Amino acid sequence: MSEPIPALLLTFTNVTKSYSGRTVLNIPSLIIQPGIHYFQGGNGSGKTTLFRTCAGLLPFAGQILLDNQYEISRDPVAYRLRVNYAEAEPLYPGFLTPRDLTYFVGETKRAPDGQIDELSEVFGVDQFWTAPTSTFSSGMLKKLALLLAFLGRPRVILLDEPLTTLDRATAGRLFDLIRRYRAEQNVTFLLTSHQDVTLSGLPLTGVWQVGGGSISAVG
Ligand SMILES: Nc1ncnc2c1ncn2[C@@H]1O[C@H](COP(=O)(O)OP(=O)(O)OP(=O)(O)O)[C@@H](O)[C@H]1O
Repeated sequence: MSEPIPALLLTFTNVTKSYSGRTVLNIPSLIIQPGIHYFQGGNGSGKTTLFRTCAGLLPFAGQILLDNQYEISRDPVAYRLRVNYAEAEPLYPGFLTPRDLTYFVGETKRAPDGQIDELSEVFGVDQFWTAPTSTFSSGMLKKLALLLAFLGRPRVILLDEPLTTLDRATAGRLFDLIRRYRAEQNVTFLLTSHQDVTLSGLPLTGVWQVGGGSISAVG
């Protein structure tokens, strides 16, 4: 009996992204299947640009389609409800607290009952729940950004440098959570890291090299 063909998840067609006329990404065709994908590349190779484009935060040319159905510019709300993103270097208005941000994002992402309490404990954000983010260390900001990226019922979570500044215990809990959301909720993860994620024990579906504007499969 032949193997079932996995569902298409994200399809990029003729995607180009330029800053002031300088092309940083040029992706004629790329298909990301469900799973956990690791994007490698040197400084300035285009990983953050790829993730921000995929998250719908940057204008670009071409088409990115989710589940053969949702296109960023045609279905902005439906697409953004399903694609979550944690910035490499998160910054928030300094007067806001994790409680403010989490309830706001949780409402827009339609977080199920109990999810906010659970995630705030997993990431230890409950320990500085009502403190203004202006007082946070970079690791505390990172924990908050990761919490926000798991809210709702996403199909895809993009994590840009999730390990930077994260303490070792929280990194372990993050990997456990990734495994659980993958297994129980069929969430697909796209990760970047300058640390070697292949050593994390995560079951990687794909490893990709970003460089020279293009993206190629490794191995
Ligand atoms: N807002 C911007 N305006 C102009 N150029 C930009 C902008 N953001 C990024 N770039 C350029 O785009 C290229 C890719 O940057 P990007 O941040 O995507 O790389 P990266 O792979 O995430 O790098 P790093 O590993 O250092 O975080 C770089 O040459 C950078 O200078």
